[in-house]
Amino acid sequence: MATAMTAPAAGAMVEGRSSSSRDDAAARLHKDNAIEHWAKIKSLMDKKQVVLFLDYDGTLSPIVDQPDKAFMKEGMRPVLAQAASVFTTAIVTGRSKDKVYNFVGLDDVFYAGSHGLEIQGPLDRPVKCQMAEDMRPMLEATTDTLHSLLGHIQGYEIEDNKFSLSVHYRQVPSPPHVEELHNIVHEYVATAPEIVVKAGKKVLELRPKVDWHKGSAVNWILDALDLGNRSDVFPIYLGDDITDEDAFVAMETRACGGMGILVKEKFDPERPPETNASFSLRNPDEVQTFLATLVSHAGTVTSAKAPPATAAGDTS
Ligand SMILES: O=P(O)(O)OC[C@H]1O[C@H](O[C@H]2O[C@H](CO)[C@@H](O)[C@H](O)[C@H]2O)[C@H](O)[C@@H](O)[C@@H]1O
Repeated sequence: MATAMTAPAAGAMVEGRSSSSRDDAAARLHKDNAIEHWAKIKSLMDKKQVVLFLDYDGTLSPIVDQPDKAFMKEGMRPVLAQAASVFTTAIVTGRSKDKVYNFVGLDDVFYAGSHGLEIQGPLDRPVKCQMAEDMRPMLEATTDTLHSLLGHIQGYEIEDNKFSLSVHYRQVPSPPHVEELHNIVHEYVATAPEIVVKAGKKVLELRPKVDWHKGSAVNWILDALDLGNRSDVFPIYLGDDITDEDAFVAMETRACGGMGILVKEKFDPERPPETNASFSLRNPDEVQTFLATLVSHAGTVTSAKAPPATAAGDTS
């Protein structure tokens, strides 16, 4: 195995950035807080039909060391349930759709799992989208290979998200091992034309090389509901991670308006110092407050949920 760096490792990036470039990066990431600038947001969505898109980890649930313990805090689910009762709501996540359903536990929302590669509508809008069905054997083989390559690294974890894989290193205690993990995974992906890798929060996200991402999933859901080209529809996407940037772009490039909100607590040296979001929130607690505020103003926007979809968006 060659030892050349194929990707910046976490430790190297922290060390390589001076405090002033850190300040620059933080400044570039700065966006107005969505609670403090509520009046502005209210005017943007005035009389429009809000459609809510929510990332899960770091947005609805706090980031924790163990991925299978990433529960929402008490209080988030009832607010989310209220939001879903007045706004068409979708969870868009790197987790598998079934896993995130187990965390969220609501039946009247859309679930877009594996970075949007698998979408399932709620019971009254039973649309489905499956972008990577035949990729499962390839991902299983990739998991086996990566385990054999990474086995000596203490604390790594490969999470099976059905149509994507998450190689976690939050619990790898040694920075040289983190760097080695980055190198091994990037070198492997360089030999696997059917896979792409993206960095997340102490995780490398591997997914099939399909021209599809969270932004595509958001657009697919809007189109499946016949809401894609309507000027009276205002989608809002809340997310904290690099993979959410594709969805922020989808909001920004929408001719009829839309808004991305970046959830970020503090400067993260592993994150690119740019975002396509328009506003920010500090953490899931603020997300909960924002959702509650949105619900309490539901009367001032056209809050009626979209009518059940016909078979139009059903690709199953
Ligand atoms: O798209 P998301 O819903 O944000 O999912 C992205 C990944 O989130 C999870 O990993 C992150 O959260 C974990 C729990 O807090 C944390 O331990 C990890 O370090 C984070 O990267 C999830 O485990 C992954 O499968 C998702 O792809």
